[in-house]
Amino acid sequence: MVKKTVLTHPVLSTELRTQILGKNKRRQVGLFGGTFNPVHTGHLVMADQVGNQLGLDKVCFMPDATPPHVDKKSAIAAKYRVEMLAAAISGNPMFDLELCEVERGGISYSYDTVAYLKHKHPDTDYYFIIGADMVNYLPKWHRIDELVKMVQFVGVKRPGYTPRTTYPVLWVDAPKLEITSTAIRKRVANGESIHYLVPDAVAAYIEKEGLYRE
Ligand SMILES: Nc1ncnc2c1ncn2[C@@H]1O[C@H](COP(=O)(O)OP(=O)(O)OP(=O)(O)O)[C@@H](O)[C@H]1O
Ligand SMILES: O=C(O)c1ccc[n+]([C@@H]2O[C@H](COP(=O)([O-])O)[C@@H](O)[C@H]2O)c1
Repeated sequence: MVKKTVLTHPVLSTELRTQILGKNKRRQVGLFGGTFNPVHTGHLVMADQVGNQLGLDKVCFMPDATPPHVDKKSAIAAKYRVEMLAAAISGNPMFDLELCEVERGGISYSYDTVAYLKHKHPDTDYYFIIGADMVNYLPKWHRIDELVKMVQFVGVKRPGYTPRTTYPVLWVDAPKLEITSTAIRKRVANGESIHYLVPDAVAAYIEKEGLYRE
């Protein structure tokens, strides 16, 4: 007589197993906060390097409303900065926009933003991408001791800044590009070329809207 085997734990097909495991996998998302006045090639290269080297699902460029530094309050309206970002990231499927700070308005404290995003997306781990200048400034960030427990900070070296920190920063090696938004704005005001320092679509947008002429 053949004994009947009762399967108390049904065996999953490979396809189903992948589907279920895939669904349970936590999303790994890079948050790249900045004023982006305007976004430049330095930003795009560092975001791409971080995303690829850490194997992130997405890197979200997140323009701020009012940056927490006093000296950066004169940035152009968010509408322009967002439109330039949208033009710059189109074509890279890993890149996305996170607009919660410009929608919220007021001073864009990262603690508030990360608390909001973690509540909205409990299945996601966040990696907050910053340049070396910002790494050195971390002790002055709002509620930083709580924030470092909520995200993994990812640092990218930047010409002119020697990183010094006691906070747990994960360093990613990317080509060091001596490009700043300040220099882009100055070049436009002086009538100098910004070709290759920003994507073509961003240069065309700056020209069309007459931004940064003075
Ligand atoms: N060339 C660069 N290399 C590494 N990090 C950079 C570079 N440019 C900007 N960052 C980092 O990107 C983030 C957003 O930068 P932000 O939008 O303020 O650009 P910026 O070039 O520093 O602007 P500005 O010249 O107006 O101060 C910050 O964490 C900053 O440290
Ligand atoms: O939360 C803070 O206190 C804080 C202080 C300085 C900078 N940040 C964030 O760091 C990111 C880069 O800042 P910035 O001024 O270089 O564009 C941007 O998302 C800011 O909101 C945040």
